Amino acid sequence: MTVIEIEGLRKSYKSGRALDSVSLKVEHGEIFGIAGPNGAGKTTVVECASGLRRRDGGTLRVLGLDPQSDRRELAQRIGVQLQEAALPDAIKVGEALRMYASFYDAPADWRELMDEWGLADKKRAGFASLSGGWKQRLFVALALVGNPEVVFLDELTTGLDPSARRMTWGLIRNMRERGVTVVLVTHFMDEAEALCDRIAIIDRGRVIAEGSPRELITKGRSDSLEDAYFALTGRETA
Ligand SMILES: Nc1ncnc2c1ncn2[C@@H]1O[C@H](COP(=O)(O)OP(=O)(O)OP(=O)(O)O)[C@@H](O)[C@H]1O
Repeated sequence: MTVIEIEGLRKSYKSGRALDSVSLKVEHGEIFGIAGPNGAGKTTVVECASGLRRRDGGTLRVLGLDPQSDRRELAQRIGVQLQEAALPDAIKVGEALRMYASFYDAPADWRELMDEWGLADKKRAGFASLSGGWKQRLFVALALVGNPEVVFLDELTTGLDPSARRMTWGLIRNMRERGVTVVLVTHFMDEAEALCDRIAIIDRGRVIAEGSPRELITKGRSDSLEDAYFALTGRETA
């Protein structure tokens, strides 16, 4: 079943064109990666698909809904973790989860979620006192508190130490096991290779390649996804 269907998506900012014509499909229960150089348009795709930004053109359906006109209904069924997300410094982990749960008609049990994601010991810790890894865990838990069918994660593991990153990979796989569809924006090709069922590489506002890690490696005539990425984008640095 197709969960996200994007066709000819266009978006310009005052600074210029961010998305030229992006088309892609995400199937139910997969971890779908979006990779590409800085400024390629990855976050813009996520923002348009999650109803946070208006598109200029093209069609977009998420769970059969239009993120623009059906924004309220969609917001109840998706979870979003954005790059550079922040919470008030003083808010406690437990308070943040309880507050987010109150935004949804049928939320998950936030206490259970807190236990499940190893946050119970941090329940009374203030947001500002958490290390980067714990903040990321909290953001994953917050993205899940509405019992979403689709979760968008934008550069979730950037800034994490290697063990926190591996831990987060486990958490993302858990989501897939529960039948949640995951869209993961990442700059790390090892991460994309380890986690993603399929990946779209976006460059200059267009999808330049799409497929499973294996298919992309074959397309790029390479031995690893990172080498394939360089071959396909024609860039030596991401
Ligand atoms: N709010 C905005 N106002 C103006 N221009 C923007 C805005 N957001 C993004 N852009 C521009 O649109 C283009 C695409 O940005 P976007 O953040 O979607 O790329 P990205 O692939 O997520 O980049 P990165 O990997 O650096 O996070 C860039 O040229 C960026 O400067």
